[in-house]
Amino acid sequence: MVVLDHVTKVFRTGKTPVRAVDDVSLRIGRGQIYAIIGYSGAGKSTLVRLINGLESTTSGTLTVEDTTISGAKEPELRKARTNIGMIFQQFNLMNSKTVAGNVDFPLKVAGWPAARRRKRVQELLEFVGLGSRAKSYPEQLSGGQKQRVGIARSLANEPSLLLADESTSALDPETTEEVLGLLKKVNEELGITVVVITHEMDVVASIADRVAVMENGKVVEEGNVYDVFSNPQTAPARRFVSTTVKPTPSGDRASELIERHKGYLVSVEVTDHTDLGDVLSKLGDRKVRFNIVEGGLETLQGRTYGKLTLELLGEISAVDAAVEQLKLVTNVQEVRA
Ligand SMILES: Nc1ncnc2c1ncn2[C@@H]1O[C@H](COP(=O)(O)OP(=O)(O)OP(=O)(O)O)[C@@H](O)[C@H]1O
Repeated sequence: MVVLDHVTKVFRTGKTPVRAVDDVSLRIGRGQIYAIIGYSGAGKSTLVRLINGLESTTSGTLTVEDTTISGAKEPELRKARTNIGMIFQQFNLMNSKTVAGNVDFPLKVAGWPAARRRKRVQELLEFVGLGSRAKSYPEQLSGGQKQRVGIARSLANEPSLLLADESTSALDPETTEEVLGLLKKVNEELGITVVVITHEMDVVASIADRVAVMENGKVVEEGNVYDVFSNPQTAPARRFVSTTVKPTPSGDRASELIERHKGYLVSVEVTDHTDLGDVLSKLGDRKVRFNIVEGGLETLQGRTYGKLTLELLGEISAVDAAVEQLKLVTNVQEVRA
C-alpha cells in the first residue's frame, strides 16, 4: 500500500544540511492503522509530507498504491493526492464557510455535479455524527467537532489512505478518545488505511496495529504495537512506554524505595501470559512474604502489559528461591540504586 524504500530527505535551506528523514524503509499494509511516533523534530511531519508529495524525496523510492510518488511531476502528484486524505492538528477549516461548505470544497474542486455533491456532503456529515450541523460555522463548534468536519472533508474524494498529523494534539483526553474512535470507524467500516503521526504513546496504544518509532530522521524500531512496547529495544521506545507504564525503578527513585523498604526489591514484568498469581500465592509456603510497592498495567491491543515492584521478605535462601520461581514465569530485575 505505502512502501518507502531507503527514503531520505535532506533540507539544505540553512547553513548545515538537515537530514529530516534518513534512510527510512517502511511497508504500511492496506487496511492497517499505522502509527509513527517520535519526539519533536524526529522527522514525522516531513515523512507525511513526502508520502503525499508535498515534499520531494532527496533519494529512495516511495509508492502509494501503485503510484510512484518519488520523482513524480505535479500533475501526477495532484492525481495521487485525490487518493490521500489528510487531517491536521489545527483542523485547517475555512472559517468563512459553513460545515457543509468545508466538506463540499474538495468535491467542487474535483468537479462533482451539484446534486451529487449535496448528497455526498450530507452522507459524510452523518458518518462523522454531525448530520444536524451542516449550516453551522466552524467557530460555533467544539475542537472535537471541528476535527470531525476535518475527517469528513478528508473522506470526500473517497481516498484509500488517510494521514492524520497530530490530529488529536489540540484536544482534551475525552475528545481525543472520541476522535480516535472515529478514525477507527473510518478504518473498519470504510477499509481506509490510516497513518497516525503522534508524540503521544496513549494514541498509539489505543488505536494502532503497528508502530514505527522515529528519532533523528531514522526509524529506530518498527513492528506490532504490543511487541514493540512490551519489549522496547531502544531508548526512545523505552521513554514512550514509561509515559504510560511505570518502568523498573532506577537512580534516585530506586534509592528512595530501598531506603523505605527493608526487604529485597524486584521488578517483575506482567503480560497476559504471566502466571504471576500462581507463584505469588505459593510464596507463603516458602516462608516468604511480599508487598506490592509500586507499578502499573496498561492495555495494548487488548493485551496486558506492565511492571510491578515487589518487596520480598524472609530468610535470604528462601527469598533467593522465590526469585528463581518468579524467573520461571517472567522477567525479573533487581531494583538497584
Ligand atoms: N522546510 C524545512 N526546511 C529546513 N528544515 C526543515 C524543514 N522542515 C523540517 N525541517 C527540519 O527537519 C527536522 C524534522 O522536522 P519535522 O517537522 O519533520 O519533525 P517532527 O517530528 O514532525 O516534529 P514536530 O512534531 O515538532 O513537527 C527538524 O530538524 C526540522 O527543523
